[in-house]
Amino acid sequence: MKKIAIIGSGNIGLSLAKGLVKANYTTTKNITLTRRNTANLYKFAQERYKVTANNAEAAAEADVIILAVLPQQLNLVLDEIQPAINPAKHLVISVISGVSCAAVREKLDSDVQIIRAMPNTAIAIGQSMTCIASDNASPQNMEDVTRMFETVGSVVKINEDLMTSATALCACGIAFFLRGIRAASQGGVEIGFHADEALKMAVQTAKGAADLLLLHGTHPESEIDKVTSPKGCTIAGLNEMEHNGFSSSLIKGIKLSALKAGNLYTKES
Ligand SMILES: NC(=O)C1=CN([C@@H]2O[C@H](COP(=O)(O)OP(=O)(O)OC[C@H]3O[C@@H](n4cnc5c(N)ncnc54)[C@H](OP(=O)(O)O)[C@@H]3O)[C@@H](O)[C@H]2O)C=CC1
Ligand SMILES: O=C(O)[C@@H]1CCC=N1
Repeated sequence: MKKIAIIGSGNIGLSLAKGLVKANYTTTKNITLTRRNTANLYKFAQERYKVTANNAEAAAEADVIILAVLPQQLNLVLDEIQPAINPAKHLVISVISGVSCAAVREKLDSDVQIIRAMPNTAIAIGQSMTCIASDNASPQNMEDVTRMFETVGSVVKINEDLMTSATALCACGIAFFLRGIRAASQGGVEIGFHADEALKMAVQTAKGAADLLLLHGTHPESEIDKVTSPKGCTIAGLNEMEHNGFSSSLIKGIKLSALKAGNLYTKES
């Protein structure tokens, strides 16, 4: 089994680690988790993950190095691991938004193979939508990484220039849909349900909507047509939402997130 080092074990790094272990892709003993404040990884050390603040050592011992720090934390980390990088041994996977494969390679001063991956936090439960891209990885490494991420959700290979768009639609998208569910549950409370039951009802309804599309392979509007009875209450509610900018606000938010995702990193930071 390949040794994996997750450099920057925060929200997405830990979600990825948990997902891979839960899917039996690997075991905790094969994963090294790094962060500066390792006390926060105590629970993971107890589960026999390797835990360290030493990025260079973690990278040197790994076959696959997963970069999962914030864009503004990246340059420091690349400086630290640069001497340990061996292009013949290592594959680097970066989940960092807005940083190209070429920029990472330039900083590492190496022709190591780099694959960018954009998962979302549902990776912890095997339900991620992960987009992957590379400008220099071998077909074999692309296949291996596709297979790895397929154990924890769905994978789409895209061109690297669409990575920031994937960030907005899929990685940020989790938050957008969660906010939608929260709003629905708040509406449910206004019309008579207790908060806990309103939330449960909103969550299951959202899941049903997503599963209808996944299982039927249909367009949302064709499923909506089945709900909107003529002169009925659904079309009344739906049109009121549209008059208030429902679709428009989602589209505008996604566009702004994509723009921001492309501007998170500077070479000099
Ligand atoms: N959150 C998400 O849903 C997604 C995030 N991403 C991308 O993943 C990256 C991480 O995001 P997210 O997990 O949300 O951020 P977090 O802040 O939760 O995680 C970053 C982690 O990096 C650690 N870290 C910072 N500096 C260093 C260092 N020098 N060496 C080792 N570890 C370090 C931090 O811990 P400490 O301070 O203790 O060092 C922290 O745990 C970002 O680039 C983001 O764009 C991509 C897809 C989805
Ligand atoms: O908010 C962010 O910048 C990161 C990238 C995608 C999800 N979280």
